[in-house]
Amino acid sequence: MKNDTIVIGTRSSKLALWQADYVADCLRKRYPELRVEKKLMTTKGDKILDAPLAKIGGKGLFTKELEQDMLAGGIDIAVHSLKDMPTEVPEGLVISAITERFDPGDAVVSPKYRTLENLPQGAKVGTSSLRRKAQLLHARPDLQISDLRGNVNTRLEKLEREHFDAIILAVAGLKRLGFADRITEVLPREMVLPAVGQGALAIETRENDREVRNLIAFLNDEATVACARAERAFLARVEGGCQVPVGVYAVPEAEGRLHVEAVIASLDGARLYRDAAVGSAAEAESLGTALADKLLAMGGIAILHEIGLLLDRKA
Ligand SMILES: NCc1[nH]cc(CCC(=O)O)c1CC(=O)O
Repeated sequence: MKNDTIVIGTRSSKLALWQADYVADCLRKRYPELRVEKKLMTTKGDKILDAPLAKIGGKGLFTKELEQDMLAGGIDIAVHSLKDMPTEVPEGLVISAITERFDPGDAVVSPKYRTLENLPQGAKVGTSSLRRKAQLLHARPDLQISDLRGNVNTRLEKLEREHFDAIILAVAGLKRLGFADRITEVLPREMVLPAVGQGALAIETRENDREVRNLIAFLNDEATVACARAERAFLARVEGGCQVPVGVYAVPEAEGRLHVEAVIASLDGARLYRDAAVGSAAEAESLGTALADKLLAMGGIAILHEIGLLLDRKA
């Protein structure tokens, strides 16, 4: 940090900017003397808009350029959606704070039919997330799921332009951008589990930057951190990323306990393994890892192998 100025690195999508501004506002309120600047950057994930995310692959699609600039001293902190962060953070960097999570779920936007149950046979549903696709197909094998890339605003435009009967987006992203009124249904958790960390923000810093780490410590929410630890341990075990249909959701319970639910599904949704576990939040990681091992043993391991082979063939 130079001249009492903290530089926040962010992608330039509307959602990313909202998130960076949210953190900037929190910092300004807390430290009226501090100067807060934003630096807008573009990542590989922002540049490749025509290919399905699952095919681009590669970890850190939305984070790498920011991380490189932070290591070079160009920015002091990077604000990300936690769900876009790979389970491994590069050498020299660290997630120093995770903000309180409000809306972990997935939403249906369907002005015509409103709910999943109301969708006619063979309805055209837009999402580019394998996690959403597999879980939706498990519940409704008749649906025609089509790819839907782009940022939140683009996807809402495509709903009409490309004649989708419904599209699926994260509740958090829609609410942050002021589109809460477009949500026609929040998908029940019994049907669709969210992505790792969905709804929470991660603030990444240099590992040795004590000054900045102390400045942002107040943004850290311990309950959300425990959930994130369980969810990210699950993901690390199944080597997920956005290429494998996995969902996981941890929620704090009374007396320092954590309830974790997770799912691994085949791409067509035909096979779906799902289970839950409860344990101490102090052992969040082992809770996530054990749940992953259980789902892998139930049949998840075969799914991971199939998908691995598929991706190898395409590469
Ligand atoms: N994949 C892009 C992305 N990254 C974070 C969010 C939503 C906000 C969040 O989960 O915190 C979204 C949009 C979406 O999935 O609909």
